[in-house]
Amino acid sequence: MKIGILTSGGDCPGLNAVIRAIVLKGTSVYSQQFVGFRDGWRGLVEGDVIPLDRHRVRGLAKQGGTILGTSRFGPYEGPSGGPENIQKTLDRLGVDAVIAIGGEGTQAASKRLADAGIKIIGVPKTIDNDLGATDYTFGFDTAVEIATEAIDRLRTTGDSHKRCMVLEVMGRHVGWIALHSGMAGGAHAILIPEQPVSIDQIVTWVESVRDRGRAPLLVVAEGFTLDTMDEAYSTKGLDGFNRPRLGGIAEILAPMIEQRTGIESRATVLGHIQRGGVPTAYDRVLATRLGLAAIDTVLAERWGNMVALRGTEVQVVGLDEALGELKTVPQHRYDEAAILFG
Ligand SMILES: Nc1ncnc2c1ncn2[C@@H]1O[C@H](COP(=O)(O)OP(=O)(O)OP(=O)(O)O)[C@@H](O)[C@H]1O
Ligand SMILES: O=P(O)(O)OC[C@H]1O[C@](O)(CO)[C@@H](O)[C@@H]1O
Ligand SMILES: [Mg+2]
Repeated sequence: MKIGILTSGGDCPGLNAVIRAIVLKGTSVYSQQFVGFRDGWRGLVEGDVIPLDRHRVRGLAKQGGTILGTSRFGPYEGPSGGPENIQKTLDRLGVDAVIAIGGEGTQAASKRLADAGIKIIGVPKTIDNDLGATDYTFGFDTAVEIATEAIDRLRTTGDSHKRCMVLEVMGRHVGWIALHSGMAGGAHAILIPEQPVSIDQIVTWVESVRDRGRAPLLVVAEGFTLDTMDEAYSTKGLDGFNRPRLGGIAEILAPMIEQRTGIESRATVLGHIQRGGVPTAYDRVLATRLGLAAIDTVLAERWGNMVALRGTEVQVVGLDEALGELKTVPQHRYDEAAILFG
């Protein structure tokens, strides 16, 4: 068999470790051939491939980003898009099956293609950790480590100046990165998309911290909304899939806090630093295990499925199960963290 691999959606640390594991096991155990599609679905639609062999994936477990490139191009886009054209392209390239590594958007596309007869299986990834049917996605642990280090650093400068520091982390629809980094770094409030709160509540938390002589430190996910806002803050246009580019809510909150409390307040937007660089050991291991399971799943011809982490085991789940609903922060996890706010 010749198997094509693609990475789609936002990049995340661990993508290369998946590619390496697929190719190493696929060549040494199963004697299969591999190509990589460049830039996500675009490479599949346009038949833009690079050869992948054992030599090409050497040393990749620790390398951030994706050697294949990624994009938010869709498989139904352009004159060569759609399952019929894609099947023709696969036939022309002699590619028998596709492994799509991506988040919920990528897997939604995989499901549509699988339902239309394309031989495809999914590998979940996203720093947001918002994909259902898998307990964790690789990239998340790395993002949390980076955000936690940022909190630790903001805390010493904030304490020195007695300022209120507001750190913005990623998280379009869910607040997992904010919740975990905020808990790890001892933030005085964690603001997430699942839990809109009022500016009065934020001010109460900030003042209570100040009143006991501490410098307040808040973590906010980019998708957080105040209870007065209808949608997440966005002033930076649209992404490649026509969704608003988020980012900047911390820069709205900091002056509001300063104006209401009189405490000098500063915003830091962490941005893509959370997605760059080497994956943590946890993410390298998870990504490698998912890659190993992905090639087994291809050889078993279990099309339309996704490999997933359940507890400590890697299992195979239906893409429909994975796409049922976004994995949001449950109420009890927020309540548990909120006991320590203020
Ligand atoms: N329902 C769908 N049908 C067809 N194509 C889709 C669908 N949903 C998403 N896509 C395509 O797949 C691409 C990748 O999806 P998306 O941008 O949501 O990223 P993702 O895979 O969820 O990763 P991440 O959230 O980590 O960035 C989209 O940009 C879009 O082109
Ligand atoms: O890098 P881009 O394409 O602007 O995407 C940013 C988005 O990607 C993610 O990192 C993952 O979906 C989100 O948290 C964020 O909103
Ligand atoms: Mg997504």
